[in-house]
Amino acid sequence: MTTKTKTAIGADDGAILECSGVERRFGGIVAVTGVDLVIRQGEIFGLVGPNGSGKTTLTNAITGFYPPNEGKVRLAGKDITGTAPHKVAKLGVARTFQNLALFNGMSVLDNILLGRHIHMSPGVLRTALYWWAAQREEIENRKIVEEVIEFLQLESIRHELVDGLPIGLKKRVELARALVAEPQMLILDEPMAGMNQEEKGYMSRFILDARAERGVSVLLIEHHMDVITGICDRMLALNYGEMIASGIPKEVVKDPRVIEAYIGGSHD
Ligand SMILES: Nc1ncnc2c1ncn2[C@@H]1O[C@H](COP(=O)(O)OP(=O)(O)OP(=O)(O)O)[C@@H](O)[C@H]1O
Repeated sequence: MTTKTKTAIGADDGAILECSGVERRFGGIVAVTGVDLVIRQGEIFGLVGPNGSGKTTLTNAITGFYPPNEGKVRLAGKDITGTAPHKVAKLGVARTFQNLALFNGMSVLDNILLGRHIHMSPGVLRTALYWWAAQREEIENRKIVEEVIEFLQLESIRHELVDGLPIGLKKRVELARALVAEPQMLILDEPMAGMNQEEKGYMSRFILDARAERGVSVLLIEHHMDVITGICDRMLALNYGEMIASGIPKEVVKDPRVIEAYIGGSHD
């Protein structure tokens, strides 16, 4: 397991994710245009903007769900523009979704185990021919899952169905599922939506610890500005699909264009 400390603003620590001139259109709608961003190794990078400003579209362009119509996306220097989502996942990008994407009817443990699927070999043939290799792989998968369960303090609910869990715990299970993939880059789409102040505090701590103890870099979409200023190194604000401000959170949140965009509210 790697350990990283907080990356200083302006340090030339190497980019993990770079977007240049990214544009994505849906018919006549320009959902995102002209987005340039660099996320450095070990950074927690905030992405904000009112509803409909293009935040999810940008993450979908990065992860290949909706490839960009223009521009480039690079992961650790490698051009991944238009790469299929499962390949982007294999290259080390994991994400959680704005609307929870857990499987009801399954336990916490099984939902988390699913996050390992990108590291699993096609099973049956391998099991038949190389049972020892399959067994070793299974032990390794379990070990990583157990580590993450302990890290996110999910031990006491591991066998519960996810269906009845409160939102705060569901979001934590989703984070666990993303972390067991052992990503380099973690994209979190509103991980604190619907949480109270205490739950937000816990989730913020887990994100900081994931960076410190598991070495991930984070792109964090969040509406709670106290969270953005509290844990992000740098941030970007979008409005109507365009960049309106970027830089150090305490400064960006005071930018009149950002305040105006939020007062202007939803564009849906
Ligand atoms: N699949 C799609 N088809 C058509 N239009 C889309 C699609 N996805 C997004 N859009 C449009 O693109 C624009 C940006 O939407 P997007 O969901 O990226 O914004 P957002 O900032 O993530 O909003 P929210 O905070 O509500 O999640 C909106 O006008 C939206 O209606």
